[in-house]
Amino acid sequence: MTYLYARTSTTAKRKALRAGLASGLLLRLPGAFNPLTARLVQQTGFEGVYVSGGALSAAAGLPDIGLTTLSEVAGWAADIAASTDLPALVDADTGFGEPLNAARTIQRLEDAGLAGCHLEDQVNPKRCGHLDGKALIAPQDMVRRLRAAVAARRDPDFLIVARTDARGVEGLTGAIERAKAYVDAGADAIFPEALADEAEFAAFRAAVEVPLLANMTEFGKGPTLDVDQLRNLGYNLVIYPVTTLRLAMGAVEAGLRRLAADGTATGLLDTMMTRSRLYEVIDYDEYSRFDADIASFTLPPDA
Ligand SMILES: C[C@](O)(C(=O)O)[C@H](CC(=O)O)C(=O)O
Ligand SMILES: [Mg+2]
Repeated sequence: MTYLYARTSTTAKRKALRAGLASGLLLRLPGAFNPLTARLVQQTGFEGVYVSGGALSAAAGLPDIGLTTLSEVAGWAADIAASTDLPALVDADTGFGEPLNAARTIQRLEDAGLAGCHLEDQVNPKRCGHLDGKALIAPQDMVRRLRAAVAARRDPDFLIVARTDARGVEGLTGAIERAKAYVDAGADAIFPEALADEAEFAAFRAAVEVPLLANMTEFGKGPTLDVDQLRNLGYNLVIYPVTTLRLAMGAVEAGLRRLAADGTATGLLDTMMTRSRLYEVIDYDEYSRFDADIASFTLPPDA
């Protein structure tokens, strides 16, 4: 039975993520900005789900400048993680404050059912890693942030990824130096943000022993590399953080314009997820099997 969302325990999801990293294969994590999208990520065959701070804040109608709180992010991420059997990795921004806040962030995200998170070395308020004008905390302060996070972790399988935004601020060498210090502080993996070209991806791989995460966000700085290129470069995780939100919102905007113009949604039907497909994605059938009295339905023709 698969009713009531997903049936894989958080422990098993974290172990799957760890095993995936140990396998040396590239794990692909598209962003899911809500639980329904996470279910689609699973059903289309990916290895994990990414919960993007940029996408969550945009979905809330906000810029990605640290306005969302730990409680909000943990709550949204918990719903997303619970809706899928895949491990979910969440964007924990700067850890929501001082090292003590980062420690509490880790425990909240563990309790929320996440498989891991990333913490970055920007100051508060942070900004999207692909914008100019970023400011960083000192390397030793990020080391304190990470040490506090690692010490607070209760499940050793919860993955703590250190992100460095240093490339655009201090250059490649500075970013690599920081990454090494973050590994020494206990980071399980490194997320080098906004590298300029493929050679820089390779330089990071050569310099750092732990798993590496590649961010293939659209309309950003740096190259778009496909999975074969990332595999050849030796990367372990790739995120497509805002892809599903951009796809959905592009379709929503176009559809709304057409609805406004036409006065009917009839011309839009072939661009929509049908009622029957939607019910399949949320596994409505399983709920009906569980209790036919409350959850049975007959679809209208052509639904
Ligand atoms: C990965 C990221 O931190 C996110 O919040 O998803 C963003 C993505 C984006 O804004 O395109 C980032 O800072 O790269
Ligand atoms: Mg982010």
